[in-house]
Amino acid sequence: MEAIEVTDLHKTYGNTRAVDGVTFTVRAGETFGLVGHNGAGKTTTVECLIGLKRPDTGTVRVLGEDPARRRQALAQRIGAQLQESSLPERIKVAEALRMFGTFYRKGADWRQVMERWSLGPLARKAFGDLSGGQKQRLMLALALVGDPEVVVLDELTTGLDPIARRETWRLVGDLKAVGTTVVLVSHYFDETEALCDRVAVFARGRVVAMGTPDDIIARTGTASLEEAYFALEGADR
Ligand SMILES: Nc1ncnc2c1ncn2[C@@H]1O[C@H](COP(=O)(O)OP(=O)(O)OP(=O)(O)O)[C@@H](O)[C@H]1O
Repeated sequence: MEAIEVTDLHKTYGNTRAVDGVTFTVRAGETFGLVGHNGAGKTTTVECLIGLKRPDTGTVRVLGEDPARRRQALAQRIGAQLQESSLPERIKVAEALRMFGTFYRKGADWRQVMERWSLGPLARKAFGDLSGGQKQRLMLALALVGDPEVVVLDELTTGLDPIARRETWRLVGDLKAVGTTVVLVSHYFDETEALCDRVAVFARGRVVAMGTPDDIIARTGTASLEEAYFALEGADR
C-alpha cells in the first residue's frame, strides 16, 4: 500500500519555482529520504504533505487523504518534526509531552515516549534551559507522542553531536521496525544512505533521481550517495 502519493506537485513563491513538477510515492512502512541542496524544494514538499502549504497544482495524498482539505483529521495520524520548531521557553519537558499527548485521541503513553527518548532525567527542566541537542530530542519525542502512522522529520540531526546523532539513527531504525512510515529530509548523505530504503534526490525544485541509495550509486558509477548527488546535480545544470 502507498502511504504517500505526490503527483506533479508545483509550488511557486513570487518568481521562485520552489517545487517544479515533483512526483514520488512512499510505501507504508518505508523510510524515504528527500535529499538535496539548500532551497531545492524539500521543505516546501513536506509542508504540502502535512497540509501546512497548499500546492498550486498537482495532487498529494497521505494515507489516502488530501492534506490541504483534511489537515485536522490527518494531524491525528501524522507526526512532524520541522525545522526551527519551537516551544515556550518556560514549558517543562514532561509538561510539553503530556500536553501534546492530549492532542491525540489514541496517542502513545507520553511517559513511555519520555523514557524511550532518554528525556526522563530532564522531565522538570524548562525548554529554554535545554541544550540544542536536548531540544531537538524533545521535538522528536513530541512528533511521536501521537503514535503516528507517518512521521516527517526535517533536518533530524542538525545540531546534534556525533553520539546523539547515532543514537537518533538507532531510534529511527526502531520506528521502522514497528512499521512506521518515515519521511526524512536531510543534508547529510551518510544519514540518508544509512537510514533510507529509497531516496528522492532534489535539485532546483525537481527530483533528478529516485531509488535505493545502492541503485543511485550504481547508476551514477560513484562510490557513495554524496558523490552520486554531485554527479547528478552537475548533470542537471
Ligand atoms: N515562504 C516563502 N516565501 C518565498 N520563498 C520561499 C518561501 N519558502 C521557501 N521559499 C523559497 O523556495 C525555494 C525552496 O525552498 P525550500 O525551503 O522548500 O527548500 P529546501 O530544499 O527545504 O531548502 P533547505 O535545505 O535550505 O531547507 C527556495 O528558493 C526558498 O527561498
